[in-house]
Amino acid sequence: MKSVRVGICGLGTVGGGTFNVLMRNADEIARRAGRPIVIEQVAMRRENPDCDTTGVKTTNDVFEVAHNPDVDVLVELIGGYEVARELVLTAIENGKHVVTANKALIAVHGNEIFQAAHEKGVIVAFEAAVAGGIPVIKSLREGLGANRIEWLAGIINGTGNYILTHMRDEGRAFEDVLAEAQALGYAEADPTFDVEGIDAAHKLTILASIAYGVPLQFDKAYTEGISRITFDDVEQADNLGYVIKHLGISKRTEAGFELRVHPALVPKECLLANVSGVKNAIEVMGDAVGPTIYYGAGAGAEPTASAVVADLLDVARDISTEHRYRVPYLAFSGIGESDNDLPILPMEEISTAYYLRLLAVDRPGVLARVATILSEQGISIEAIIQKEAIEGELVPIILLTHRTREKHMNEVIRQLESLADIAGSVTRIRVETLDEDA
Ligand SMILES: NC(=O)C1=CN([C@@H]2O[C@H](COP(=O)(O)OP(=O)(O)OC[C@H]3O[C@@H](n4cnc5c(N)ncnc54)[C@H](O)[C@@H]3O)[C@@H](O)[C@H]2O)C=CC1
Ligand SMILES: N[C@@H](CC=O)C(=O)O
Ligand code: NA
Repeated sequence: MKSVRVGICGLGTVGGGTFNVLMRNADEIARRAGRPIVIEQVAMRRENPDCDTTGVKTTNDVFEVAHNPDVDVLVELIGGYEVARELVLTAIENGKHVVTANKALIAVHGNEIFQAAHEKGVIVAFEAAVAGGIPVIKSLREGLGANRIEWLAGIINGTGNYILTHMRDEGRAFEDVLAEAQALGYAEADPTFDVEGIDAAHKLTILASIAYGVPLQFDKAYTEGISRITFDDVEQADNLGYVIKHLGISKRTEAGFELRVHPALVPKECLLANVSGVKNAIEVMGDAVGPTIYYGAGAGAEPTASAVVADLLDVARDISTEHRYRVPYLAFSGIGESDNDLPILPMEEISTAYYLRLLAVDRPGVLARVATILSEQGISIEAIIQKEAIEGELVPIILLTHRTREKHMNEVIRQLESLADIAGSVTRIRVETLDEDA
């Protein structure tokens, strides 16, 4: 049986992991694929000390791989938007299949890439792009194919979860834990993508398209990171019975789809509250199957390589299947079309409960004024904690509200921040009781 010849572009964390897994498990992989999967060429800027490339054809020009007639599948692991886009489109133009771990590329340029691949009849596989080694794309696209997906929610950035876990468990500083996640190879080249929620929004965009059969719409995702979470918020959440997690949430409603990434208070007994460190987990609600959950390593060299190589196995098996009989790139057939033309909802229209932390001047009547502002917007309070005042200092007030529309909460915060009794800005963290919503 003819081998499948692979060209790896980028020999960093994921490229190095992919190289090593393909080499180490070559026999096992060949038996599973029904044919050998061999590394034909590697494009890299520098050697990876974890990889022995002796005897492998190398180049420092990734486009050489895209033009190499002996390469059947180009594996894009350089990251970033523009060069990766050009590289992938060149490979497709040359009739090569593509495997990528690049969620930024798929979320932003995916519609164009899938259209080009469709015209050429080639495969573009991207399991590693969402939640690293967890086979969530395959599960959602194929395993849950019978279902109308109602919602999905998850921890889909390993670096962010690693930071929140170590801040909470060890009281360590944000910057210190971030540096550790970078050293472990978890973070993006620009770690603001991790801590400001951009990476999670890329992944959520991809998941939502596969779940609902809508085009990729990264520009409509609401994105908020974890960089403003303080240790005090972590402690207060704990006192109230919650854990702060950075979530990606997408729900189907009658008016449209929610697509939002932000920190959230999650009840301690929820499965997602117990996902620690670099682990990711995604909960998916299907109308037939009910809730399902997918859990595992969301980042790191070999966990991510596991997904890249699984995609290569699919390519090896599907290469001889006629294009129209393959599983569609985003699960639904009809590239760039959707029979579900509901919009992505603006954030003002979403509905959830809230945690608020305000710093108040210790004066009589402050709490009453705060409560009036909330009640005027039709928002009821579930819990209130006022810490003891220390003479001359501001008093932190913590509030948990019942569910309301984001636009009403925006108005509350605007009014609270304009009160003379309230200092600085109000901290708002959304509260998500996912299992209850099910
Ligand atoms: N690190 C992780 O745990 C995960 C990363 N990813 C994605 O995988 C991709 C790669 O990420 P990492 O391996 O972490 O990054 P990395 O920075 O460790 O590796 C990228 C490698 O590509 C090389 N490179 C970049 N441009 C190049 C060019 N024009 N020519 C030749 N080599 C070039 C760099 O020198 C570097 O060695 C990204 O899209 C990332 O978002 C996805 C899942 C997990
Ligand atoms: N930087 C990402 C890598 C995997 O996608 C993360 O931390 O999750
Ligand atoms: Na995955």
